[in-house]
Amino acid sequence: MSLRTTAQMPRLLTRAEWLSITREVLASYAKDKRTLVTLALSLGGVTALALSRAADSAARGGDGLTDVIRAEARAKKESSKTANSAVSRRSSAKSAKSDATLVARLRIILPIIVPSATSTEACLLYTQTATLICRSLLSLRISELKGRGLKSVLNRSWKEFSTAMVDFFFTSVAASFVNSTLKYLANTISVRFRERLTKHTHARYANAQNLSFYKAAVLRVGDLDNADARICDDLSLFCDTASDLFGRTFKPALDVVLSTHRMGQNMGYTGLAILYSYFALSGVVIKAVSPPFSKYIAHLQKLEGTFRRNHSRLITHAEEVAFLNGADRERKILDDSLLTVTRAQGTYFWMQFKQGIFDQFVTKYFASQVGWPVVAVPFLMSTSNDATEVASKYRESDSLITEASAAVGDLMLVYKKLQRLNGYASRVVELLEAVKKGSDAQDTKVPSTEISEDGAIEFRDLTVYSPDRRLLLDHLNLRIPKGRHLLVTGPNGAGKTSLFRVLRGLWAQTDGQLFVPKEASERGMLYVPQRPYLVTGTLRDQVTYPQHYRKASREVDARVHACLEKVRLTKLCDASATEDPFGLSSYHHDWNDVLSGGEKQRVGFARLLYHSPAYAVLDEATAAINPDEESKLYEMVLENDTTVFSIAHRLELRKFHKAELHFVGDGSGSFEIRELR
Ligand SMILES: Nc1ncnc2c1ncn2[C@@H]1O[C@H](COP(=O)(O)OP(=O)(O)OP(=O)(O)O)[C@@H](O)[C@H]1O
Repeated sequence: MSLRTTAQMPRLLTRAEWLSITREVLASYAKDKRTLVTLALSLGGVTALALSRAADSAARGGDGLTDVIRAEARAKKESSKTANSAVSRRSSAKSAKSDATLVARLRIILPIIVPSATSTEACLLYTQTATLICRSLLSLRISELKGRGLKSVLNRSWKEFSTAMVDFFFTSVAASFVNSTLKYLANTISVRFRERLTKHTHARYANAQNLSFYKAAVLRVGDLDNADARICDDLSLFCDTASDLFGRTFKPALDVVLSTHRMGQNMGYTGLAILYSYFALSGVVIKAVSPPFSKYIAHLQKLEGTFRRNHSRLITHAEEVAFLNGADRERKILDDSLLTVTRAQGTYFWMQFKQGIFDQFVTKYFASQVGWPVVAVPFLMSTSNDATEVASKYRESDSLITEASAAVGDLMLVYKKLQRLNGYASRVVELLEAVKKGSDAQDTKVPSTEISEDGAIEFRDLTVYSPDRRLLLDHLNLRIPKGRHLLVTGPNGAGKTSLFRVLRGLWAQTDGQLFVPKEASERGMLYVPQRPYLVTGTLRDQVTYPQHYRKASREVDARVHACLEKVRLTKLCDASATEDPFGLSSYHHDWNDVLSGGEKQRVGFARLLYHSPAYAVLDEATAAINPDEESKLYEMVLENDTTVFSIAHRLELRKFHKAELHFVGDGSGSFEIRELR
């Protein structure tokens, strides 16, 4: 019987019939309470989120631009992740050793990212759960509709077919909304997690009290490598993976439960038990034969780090390399490290390819092959006379088993994602622990620092060691009352700067006592190095650092300008804008690129004059300035009532000092103290 002969085209449905079908479908939705409630919950959650975002943006006076930038950055990151999908950027060889370590790590991280059951992050997770349930219910409905569609065709009923079509349309609209919502929620949760975790880390890392950033970078406390990459990349990758993992585990698990229940109603549970036993067995096999990917990822990351470091070295030393005509040599270094990375990537992807064939076959295609008879046999053995009903149920069960198999396959591959999450978690926990070690190191600080009664700085029996325990200074006893300017001299590496590291509390490996006057604590002590630190920002920021003015008053600008005038740097002011009469708002991302060595040192002196501290350490601070100018700068600083400690090799500076501390530098910590006229 050909289709053409059977197709006795019945009359098309009337408008009234279409309307009645639509009404029926909507009414059936109203009856499906579970879908409705979860849909309402996720809708409510997303609306609340949208409202809170709008309120947040309004409170910050934002125009949404920040959000757009964030979203763009995120999209960029995602696309690069897709290109490099398998390469987890920051995994560790130690990661994923056992589930117990992951649990222990999560117990440290989770309270930070989800601080309470009523926090925004917790509410987002509730909304995500409701939306995931909703998505699973919709999947069930779609499978059922496929069965009904087939039944209507076999019955040759236009009405039933049209009803199924209309129902499918509404279900698709709901599913599209829910799918998009899930993606949006996962991204939002990741952003929130990242904000929490990074702020938590910043608060401990860039902390004025414990100076963890210094201890981590310079003293290697906590053995923290690449803190910047860990904070910028690893935290974000952990959050991405964590937010993604919840959805990827919860939904398939729910899909399996719901589909199994429905299939059980259609065809009994025996076949399903066989199918799930197959899945359990293949899960064990996959886990056993899978190579230790986390080890390879860790190796790759190390190579990536070297490649990146070579590039940043070239940026930092661009001028030196250009002067030395070293471009060819640098290109060779860059190409070599690139090659090492790409070769390792090639090997990694080849291994992934081989494992992928096995994973795909076991979890997808062979699983379908096992699933096929599991679905077919109960219907083949069916004694029902209603062929239409059997076909409809078979179609529904087939669709359900496809869903369930995909879900089980997803669940079986979750261990890989857990491995990756564990890798990131280990990096995050290492970071948090290193930062904590940095702050704890402060508590063991020796010598004790006390407030001096008579306003003098005093080193009493002070012994200084370098971090690698070399003796630099042995039992120094020295009082520096106000106005007793001290010149510190000695050979390279003798420990001159180290004395002031101890005074500032940066180094703790010492014995003895330090007395610091209250005035020094209040008015502060300013360190002016040979290459002063220049911050990203305006010219004003360079002088007022670490103070920052979003909108500086006229008085502040006048003071900054006067300081620049004293150090003869007003040529840097750009007074073309009427709202900035002193011309201090010119902005550079990196002032190091636009100032000469001598100009940088002048900026250091402008800063010193601006802050006018009680004490200042000038560490070769005038090495790039000619002697005449140097004298003028020193005179201005001394007129400002600042007591200076100068570390210098130039003996012309002696005339500005009252005493000289000379480091012998013979490795025994010897020194001499001389009075200067
Ligand atoms: N973070 C560190 N870790 C290990 N050793 C360090 C560290 N910082 C400095 N040192 C060592 O401590 C010793 C003293 O260094 P310091 O900077 O005080 O020398 P200096 O007398 O100021 O030298 P220069 O005149 O060359 O500036 C040096 O041998 C140096 O190698």
